[in-house]
Amino acid sequence: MQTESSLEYVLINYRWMFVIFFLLPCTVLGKIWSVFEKSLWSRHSGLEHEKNVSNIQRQIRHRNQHAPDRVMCTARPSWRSMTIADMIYKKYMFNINVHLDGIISIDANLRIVRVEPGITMGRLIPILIESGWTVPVALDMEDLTIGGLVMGIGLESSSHKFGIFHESCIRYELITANGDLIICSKSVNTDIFESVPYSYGTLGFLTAVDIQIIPAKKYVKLKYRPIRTLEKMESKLIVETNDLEHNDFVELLIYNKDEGVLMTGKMTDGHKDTKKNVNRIGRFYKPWFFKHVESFLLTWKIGEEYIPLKDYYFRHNKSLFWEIQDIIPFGNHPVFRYLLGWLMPAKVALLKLTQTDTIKQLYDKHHFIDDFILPISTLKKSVQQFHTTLNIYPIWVCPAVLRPGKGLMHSHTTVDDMYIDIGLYGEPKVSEYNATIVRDLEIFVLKLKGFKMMYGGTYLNIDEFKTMFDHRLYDRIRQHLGCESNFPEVYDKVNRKVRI
Ligand SMILES: Cc1cc2nc3c(=O)[nH]c(=O)nc-3n(C[C@H](O)[C@H](O)[C@H](O)COP(=O)(O)OP(=O)(O)OC[C@H]3O[C@@H](n4cnc5c(N)ncnc54)[C@H](O)[C@@H]3O)c2cc1C
Ligand SMILES: NC(=O)C1=CN([C@@H]2O[C@H](COP(=O)(O)OP(=O)(O)OC[C@H]3O[C@@H](n4cnc5c(N)ncnc54)[C@H](OP(=O)(O)O)[C@@H]3O)[C@@H](O)[C@H]2O)C=CC1
Ligand SMILES: CC(C)=CCC[C@@H](C)[C@H]1CC[C@H]2C3=C(CC[C@]12C)[C@@]1(C)CC[C@H](O)C[C@@H]1CC3
Repeated sequence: MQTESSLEYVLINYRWMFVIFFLLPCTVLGKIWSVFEKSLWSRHSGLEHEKNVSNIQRQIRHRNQHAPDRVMCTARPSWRSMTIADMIYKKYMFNINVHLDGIISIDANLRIVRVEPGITMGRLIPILIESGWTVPVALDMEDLTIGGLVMGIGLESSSHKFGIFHESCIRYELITANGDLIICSKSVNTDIFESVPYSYGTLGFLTAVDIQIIPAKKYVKLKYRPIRTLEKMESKLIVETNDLEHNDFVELLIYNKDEGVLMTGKMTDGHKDTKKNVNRIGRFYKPWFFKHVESFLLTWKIGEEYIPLKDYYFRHNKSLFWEIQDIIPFGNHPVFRYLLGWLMPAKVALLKLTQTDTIKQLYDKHHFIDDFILPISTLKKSVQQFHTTLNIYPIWVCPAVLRPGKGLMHSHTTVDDMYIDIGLYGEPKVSEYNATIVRDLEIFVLKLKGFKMMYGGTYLNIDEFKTMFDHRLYDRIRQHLGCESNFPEVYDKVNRKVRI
């Protein structure tokens, strides 16, 4: 730390100044530019999409002629991706520009929206809601892309009902290693269709996705219930996730090893008295959502309110779950919210792009950002384990149903099984925290027949990784599509040697 330059010193010790006076204005300028850009080139036509697709095919054929020994990945730079890790494989793999981010069509009769993979949740959801529609699993961070969610994994508080994000996707358009465009769905190229999710771009490049849409309603009627003891949290969560009739959304925030707030929600258009009980949590001066939820714990009261649908979807976006408090510690103070809250949230990509090496190293050494997917019945056991090894709070718990199947990730039985995503983001408050502890946790999850989200990378070795994720169909499809010398394997993209 002695050798740091004065600029580095300021960037680290007063990062909030840099964020408030430089990054937030840049974020706002970026937003203004994207509105301007959209109005210039708003309507996306099928023809334009075809042009984009042939451009990718041209790049692949060029690579096949001139650099066949370099495996391919997308050219999306590491800093744009929703992960703290640097994907160093981008430096030596052959980069193909797949930046397609339009909405191709919205078909209200068939209830399908066809999009290009680069479109973000932050752009897609408002457009759908304006036309009266939404997607079954709407992710809560604006910058997540559809392509990244299909190829990686996406889950949300409606996943107990609709499953992982890709389960509402019914058709993919993919360009394979030799530059051919193929379509896969539940009725065409079914095995390829089943192998695409979680394949991290290692079977081909996605160029279009059809997503089922459902009617949007105005509000989410959200009920907050403070709960004491992990046993009760586990049992109540199980009861609420099974109640599909009343609960469109289920989420649990655990604030310490004994206390949490369970939230259950229902989409509704409300009634004549609803307006009195609407909380527009998306407004810039409103408190961070996790702090608002915590207030029900502090007062030990059951609460119920109506939240506008879009505000509910992006409830964790403003505070990047609770990550922003490390960067702007006073960001939830009313004075800050009323004066500068309208500038928030800072764009994750800009935070990542401008973090110095020292900040990155400090995050590596003193910070944990990861998600584990475990059987719901292991909530108590898992939280106890995370408490001993990490002691990070709040903990995000989001139930998600896993279906049986042949893809990389599926339930371990022949029926639907309920799992929970346990998200831990923050500074571990334990005396010893290092890579061995993280690896031990991954093994703990593996033993419980759980999974790990791979956006942060993994310390598992290849055999352990293959025990966690079923590679049988995936390997066959890779052979069938001629991927071997053209695309890396998933493990080559997610192990901690290439995702640092
Ligand atoms: C100024 C500052 C900024 C921080 N910013 C973030 C952040 O952006 N995101 C986040 O998750 N956590 C941040 N933290 C929390 C930080 O990660 C923990 O406080 C730190 O890991 C504590 O480790 P320690 O007790 O081993 O080091 P300490 O004994 O607290 O510090 C040892 C030396 O490291 C330096 N140092 C400690 N932490 C940091 C840091 N994060 N950046 C630069 N130098 C540091 C100190 O100046 C000191 O010279 C910040 C902390 C500080 C003090
Ligand atoms: N609530 C949630 O569920 C959350 C999920 N996440 C994680 O964030 C990630 C999504 O982030 P995002 O920044 O959108 O995506 P990324 O840029 O991180 O992409 C994720 C993976 O998808 C591949 N990919 C993306 N687009 C294409 C495409 N058109 N064709 C082929 N492969 C493609 C990428 O390949 P390549 O490596 O070649 O670029 C990469 O391996 C997911 O992995 C998800 O798990 C993060 C936060 C919240
Ligand atoms: C809900 C699920 C499944 C995951 C949420 C993960 C997020 C909390 C993280 C995903 C990318 C992360 C980054 C940061 C904070 C936590 C995430 C948003 C930073 C903004 C933290 C500050 C660093 O300097 C840059 C990071 C970029 C990625």
